[in-house]
Amino acid sequence: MSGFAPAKVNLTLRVTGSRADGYHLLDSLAVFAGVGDVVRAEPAEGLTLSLAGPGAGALAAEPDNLVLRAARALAAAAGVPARAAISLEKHLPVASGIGGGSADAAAALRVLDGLWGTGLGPARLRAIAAGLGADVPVCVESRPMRMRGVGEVLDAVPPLPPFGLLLANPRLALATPAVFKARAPGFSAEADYPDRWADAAALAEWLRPLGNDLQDAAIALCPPIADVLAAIAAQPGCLLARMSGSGATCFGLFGTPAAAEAAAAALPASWWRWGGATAPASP
Ligand SMILES: C[C@@](CO)(OP(=O)(O)O)[C@H](O)COP(=O)(O)OP(=O)(O)OC[C@H]1O[C@@H](n2ccc(N)nc2=O)[C@H](O)[C@@H]1O
Ligand SMILES: Nc1ncnc2c1ncn2[C@@H]1O[C@H](COP(=O)(O)OP(=O)(O)O)[C@@H](O)[C@H]1O
Repeated sequence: MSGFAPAKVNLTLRVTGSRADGYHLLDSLAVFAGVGDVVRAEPAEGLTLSLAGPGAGALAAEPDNLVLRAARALAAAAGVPARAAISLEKHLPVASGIGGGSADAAAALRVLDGLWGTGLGPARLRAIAAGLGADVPVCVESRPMRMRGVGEVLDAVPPLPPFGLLLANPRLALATPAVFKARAPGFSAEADYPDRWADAAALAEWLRPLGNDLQDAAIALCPPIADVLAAIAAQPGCLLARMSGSGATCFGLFGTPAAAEAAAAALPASWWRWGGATAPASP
């Protein structure tokens, strides 16, 4: 069995408060890109994980891969032995604000729920996901959603117009806690959602003032992000250039997937870059 683990893109990210445990309350519109990792699982006696793909090297030293943590958490919740030979084909840059590890964990939950016949369904999978990381519940859904709370409060959003997405990362990892720590003090109000957006340009205009409250802090820690944003904004047809999550990956919003793909090809080849459409809904 296999599952696609698409990149999560925070089109806007507002920090609206903080909790006593140090976590922050967010208001974010998350969408999923047509690029991602692939998680496969087969029956086996024990629990193993093999890594492949261009990003495998970056994860080789990871002592506790989120895929294995997800497998153990699902087995414990369902009361079954954790038995599977799992493979992870890694394409997304690690620690880059597009939730690659979270997407892998979510895909592992979906795939193993099928392989083990545990049939826990979306609500219980989401609860297990919340214990694995703030971004994992939205990745279980892998469709456009508004994230609130620390990420576990999910709401459907009005239908999005068609658009193209470009992703670019200067191949510099950025740790999420460091970016939250470097943020200037203060909180933003929650966003007001319209009933619909007429087209991609209207979506970009709505997103523009909402911003990403982590972007300035991330640029302070990792100045090349500013160059990535400028290069994306300079591409023909770019409607909005912004950082996703805690960075360093930035995205560009375009009218069509073809325009985003052409723009990605024009960016420096030394960067990780991708352009195309949003992810198809997961089964
Ligand atoms: C910022 C976001 C926005 O979608 O994306 P990424 O940059 O990770 O892609 C997420 O909230 C990240 O989610 P995730 O990466 O799963 O976070 P976790 O592992 O739960 O937490 C890592 C650390 O980030 C900080 N954190 C995370 C989420 C949150 N709502 N408030 C926080 O302050 C905390 O310092 C926490 O210890
Ligand atoms: N399968 C995985 N893919 C990526 N990172 C993983 C994975 N498993 C564990 N990690 C750890 O999680 C951290 C955050 O990774 P990632 O989800 O890629 O970050 P972000 O949410 O900022 O995009 C990494 O630095 C790595 O140590």
